[in-house]
Amino acid sequence: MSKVRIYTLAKDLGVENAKMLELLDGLGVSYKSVSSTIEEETVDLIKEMLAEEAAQAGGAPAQATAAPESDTPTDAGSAAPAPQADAPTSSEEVPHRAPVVTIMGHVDHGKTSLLDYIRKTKVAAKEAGGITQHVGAFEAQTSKGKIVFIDTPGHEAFTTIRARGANVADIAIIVIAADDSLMPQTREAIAHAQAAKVPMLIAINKVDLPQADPDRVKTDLTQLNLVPEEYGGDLVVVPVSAKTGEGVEDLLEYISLTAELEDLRADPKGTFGGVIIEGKVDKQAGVLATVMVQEGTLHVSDFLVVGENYGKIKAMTDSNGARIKEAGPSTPVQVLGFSEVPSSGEKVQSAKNEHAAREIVAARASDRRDAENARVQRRLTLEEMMGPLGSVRTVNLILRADTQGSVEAIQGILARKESDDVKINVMLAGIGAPTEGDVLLASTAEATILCFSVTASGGVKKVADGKDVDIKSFRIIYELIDEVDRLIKGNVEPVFEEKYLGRAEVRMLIKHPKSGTIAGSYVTDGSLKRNAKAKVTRGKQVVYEGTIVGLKRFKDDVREVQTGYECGINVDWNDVMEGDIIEASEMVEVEQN
Ligand SMILES: Nc1nc2c(ncn2[C@@H]2O[C@H](COP(=O)(O)OP(=O)(O)OP(=O)(O)O)[C@@H](O)[C@H]2O)c(=O)[nH]1
Repeated sequence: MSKVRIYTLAKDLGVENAKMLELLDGLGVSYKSVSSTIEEETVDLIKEMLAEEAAQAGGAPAQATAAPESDTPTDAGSAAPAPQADAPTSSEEVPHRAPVVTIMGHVDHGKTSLLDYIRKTKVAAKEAGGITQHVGAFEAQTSKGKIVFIDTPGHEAFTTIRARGANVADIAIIVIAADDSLMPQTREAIAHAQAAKVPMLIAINKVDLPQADPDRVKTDLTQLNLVPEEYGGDLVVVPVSAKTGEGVEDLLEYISLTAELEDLRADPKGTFGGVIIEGKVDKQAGVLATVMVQEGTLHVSDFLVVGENYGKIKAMTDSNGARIKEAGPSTPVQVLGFSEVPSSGEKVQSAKNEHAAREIVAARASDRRDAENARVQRRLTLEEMMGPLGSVRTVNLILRADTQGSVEAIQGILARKESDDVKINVMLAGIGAPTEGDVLLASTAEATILCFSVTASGGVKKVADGKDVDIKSFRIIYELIDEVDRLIKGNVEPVFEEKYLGRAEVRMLIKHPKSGTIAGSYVTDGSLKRNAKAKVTRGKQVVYEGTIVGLKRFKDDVREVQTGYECGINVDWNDVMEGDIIEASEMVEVEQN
């Protein structure tokens, strides 16, 4: 019996992949991803279900109700969504947008070549006379619609953007050369994509080379707990050659499939929001900034605010260099009009007019000053330091060591330190000194960088200081592990236990005009302390629970009174009676292993 891939079937039947997965879920069929295969029997069942659904919806066959395949996802807005059996929710009415993809990987594995190949084959030729400029992103047209590529390859760009709190990429392509397999920067790139929770596709590049060994790459990936689909996992791995173009079409297809599953949507009619991809000064034109439109639509003459600067768009070009008047979601545009060069990753918003733009800038400047003052004065709360109470906490670490052996040894020990309350997340384990990229990753993920037998350069330390990131270096593994213990301890919710202190018998009552009733007592056991918890019992019954707010020996305030002494106790309760027993206790933190 022949098997069919889920996405092929979805395509043939003219339904969305997400819908197909929903149907499979309904049937209880297990799959890893849309590229998993299903049995012919299941295919028949799916067809029946779709036919039934279509009949209920008004008699039209399934194919007829689905959106035509040639519809580009970004065309949305021009046509009403295809009629479906179930009523569309408001989120379904927000149109789809094109995915924004970033390409990362080790040096020389072919990131630039792959981008160049895609640009050459998928970007419409420039109008004569124009010079294609580097703007940091470009749009590729594929049979499945538009895909936007960030064309500054490498995780530095990716993390710089993330470090400013923006997330511009929807999908990360990790390029791995088939003749070189996993290298330190490949691991870093994977860690960055994972930290950003961005879906990841693997492109095994240079498969045209005679020494290419894609199987080795796949096996090596499994050691990072990334299991390719053909090994039963859910990692999409596509063999490609940036030189011959082999597999590039498949890669684009997988990008579209992933985007479809991510259900990326943005409202072109909504409030504008975007992110700076890059900014530069052009000798002739002035300040140029590439803005990725994420929400809403940008128009020439709009006022934009970035950080504490604003500008009016004088001119706008698309990534192909053509002048445009407006740009919707997932469109990278080069904007002329800022007076200062914005930095990549900065968020952009629009303002109604110049006055409104100035007001936003003024409010931001004042917020920043307040925050700066507050930082000096304010102490962090327990919750701010340790995260919300009552949940499993994660200690994020970036590990740097001199050899692979040390990295593995340390990871082995750390794995045994995890408990039900604390998870240790080694975001990145690499050989060699920590890099600026590590610091950016640590700052966004609130991780500590631990180094074994390597130290950070002065430059990296400076960046770390500026971002409040701790880099700690050790020469002895167990000192590093002790540090991890300290981090874990700092992360464990403290457990308090009530500790009995002592008791006293109330022998006479003194009415004090200001303090109320004072219990003249005799300490019969242990000791009583000011501010301790107090429990008053009468016979066998507890009649009051509170705090010892005052403790006196004759006329003097004291902190503590021992067994065999008389004292005046104020429990801030006027109904205490002769013969009552006041028991004192305090809460102490219990040491945890
Ligand atoms: N045979 C073959 N060579 C390739 C392929 N892709 C890239 N190369 C070559 O590999 C080398 C590195 O490619 P780049 O595209 O510069 O690699 P990169 O990852 O962008 O490198 P950096 O920008 O330095 O990080 C170049 O000499 C390319 O010609 C491929 O698919 N096949």
